[in-house]
Amino acid sequence: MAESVDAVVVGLGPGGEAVAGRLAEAGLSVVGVESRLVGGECPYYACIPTKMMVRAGNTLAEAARVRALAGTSEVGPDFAPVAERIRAEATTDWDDQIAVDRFVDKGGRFVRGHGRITGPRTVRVGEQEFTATRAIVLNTGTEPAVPPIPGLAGTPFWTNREAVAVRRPPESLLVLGAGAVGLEMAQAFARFGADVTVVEVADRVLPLEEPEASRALTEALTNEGLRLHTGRAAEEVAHHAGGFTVRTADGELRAQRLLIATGRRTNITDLGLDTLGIDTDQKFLETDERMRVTDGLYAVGDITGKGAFTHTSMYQAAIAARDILGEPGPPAEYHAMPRVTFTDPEVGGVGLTEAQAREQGLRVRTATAQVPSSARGWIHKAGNEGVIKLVEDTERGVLVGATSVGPHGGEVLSALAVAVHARVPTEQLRHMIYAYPTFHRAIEDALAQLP
Ligand SMILES: Cc1cc2nc3c(=O)[nH]c(=O)nc-3n(C[C@H](O)[C@H](O)[C@H](O)COP(=O)(O)OP(=O)(O)OC[C@H]3O[C@@H](n4cnc5c(N)ncnc54)[C@H](O)[C@@H]3O)c2cc1C
Ligand SMILES: NC(=O)c1ccc[n+]([C@@H]2O[C@H](COP(=O)([O-])OP(=O)(O)OC[C@H]3O[C@@H](n4cnc5c(N)ncnc54)[C@H](O)[C@@H]3O)[C@@H](O)[C@H]2O)c1
Repeated sequence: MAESVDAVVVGLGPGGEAVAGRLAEAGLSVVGVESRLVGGECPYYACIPTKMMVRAGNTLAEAARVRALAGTSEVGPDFAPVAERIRAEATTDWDDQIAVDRFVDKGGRFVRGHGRITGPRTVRVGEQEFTATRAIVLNTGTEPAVPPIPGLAGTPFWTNREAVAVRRPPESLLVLGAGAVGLEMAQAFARFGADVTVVEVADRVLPLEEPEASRALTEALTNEGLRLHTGRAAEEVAHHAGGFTVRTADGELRAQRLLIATGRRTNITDLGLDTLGIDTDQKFLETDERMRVTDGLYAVGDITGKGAFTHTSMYQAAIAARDILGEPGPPAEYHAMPRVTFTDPEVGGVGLTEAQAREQGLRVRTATAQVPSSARGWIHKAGNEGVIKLVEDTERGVLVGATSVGPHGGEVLSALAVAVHARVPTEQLRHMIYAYPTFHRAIEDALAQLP
């Protein structure tokens, strides 16, 4: 017989863990179900370990810039401290006991296993069945999407999950996919000495961001020695003693290791959603502005298709928890979704790109400012690549999107994110004071270009 509880949270990624913990702290009886590791992809395989790799690689690159600015430097890369940090500090050797205890200490009940919906308010995990009187919350996230390239299946390719666990960098690496996963890892491994080639099917790297961002990043990565093959599809993969061979229309590429970074597949097919009459062939679950899929069923995180980022998952978790607890608060809004690709230079974006704004039928004008020609960019010199781009809706006189590529581009983005989020009139932005000489002062340079 099913056991009655207030709420069941299936999948404890960043958002699921947050909702489950919040509901438990509020005194509800909450069952949190997780098949792998509490905390999800972000702390064990994604954001945190990759940013540790990026941080370490950036220190190497910065040390090498001493030569252009301050004398001589000799830097010997060693991946061992990174691998150790990922084990000891980020993932506790891929053990989630600390996270489980954190949830249980809040009053939650943890069940390890695969959760599956069996009816309007019931969830089964192995032999146990729970009736959720107030809410079922889904936060089941994604898996790496592996493309059906002939010869690939069954070879020892890496996805992000294997790549963050390596003890030493590969001698050479082929990366399929030049999105955030592919480029962050490509650059980090290259800085530790790997000979890196990236193959991207679209005609530019980071194809979802502004073309100006792709150009700046292409220049920076190419200058570092990465080979970027855009507009190329991998037609066949072969694995042999020396590594991998990938055939493209222009010839063969070889490397010791192959990283598949071609996007993600949402975990919604095996959740029993068909028992509720929900189509499980769709890629994402449709939610309302309170994160409800249907009465009593909520979804948060990557499965909602609103931006596959930890901050999206956490933002939605707070909204779902408020709704379940009957607390007031604003509905979900996505017009100012921020995102940062942690390459060097960092690529920050918020809201719409120019192309997206035009597709929506907005009357748009844009402006750009080059970071190297700003005062701070010029002073910074080595490693100063970057660009600011603004996308203005001319009818409303507000920014609907912006991009900030450059040193600390993700931090510079914050000013632009406030502008897009709060719909600050462009005229007001034009007349505020920008501290001299900061990187964010290039925003003022771009504003001056808006006719
Ligand atoms: C390499 C990489 C780097 C990234 N870097 C960043 C970054 O810097 N910043 C950023 O904001 N985002 C980053 N992301 C994205 C980020 O990891 C995700 O957006 C984030 O983890 C939020 O995902 P989620 O909440 O949907 O759930 P996930 O983190 O995907 O977790 C879902 C959990 O549900 C569990 N689960 C699935 N099905 C079931 C089931 N039926 N029963 C029980 N449990 C189940 C899974 O085991 C998993 O633990 C990165 C992603 C990758 C791959
Ligand atoms: N810093 C961050 O916030 C961060 C970092 C990593 C990942 N993420 C998120 O995780 C998600 C997954 O990232 P991702 O980079 O794997 O996915 P993505 O969808 O952003 O990029 C995948 C890239 O692979 C290309 N591609 C697809 N099939 C291909 C093929 N067969 N051959 C060559 N190229 C191919 C696509 O054109 C695309 O450019 C994204 O939504 C991203 O936002 C965020």
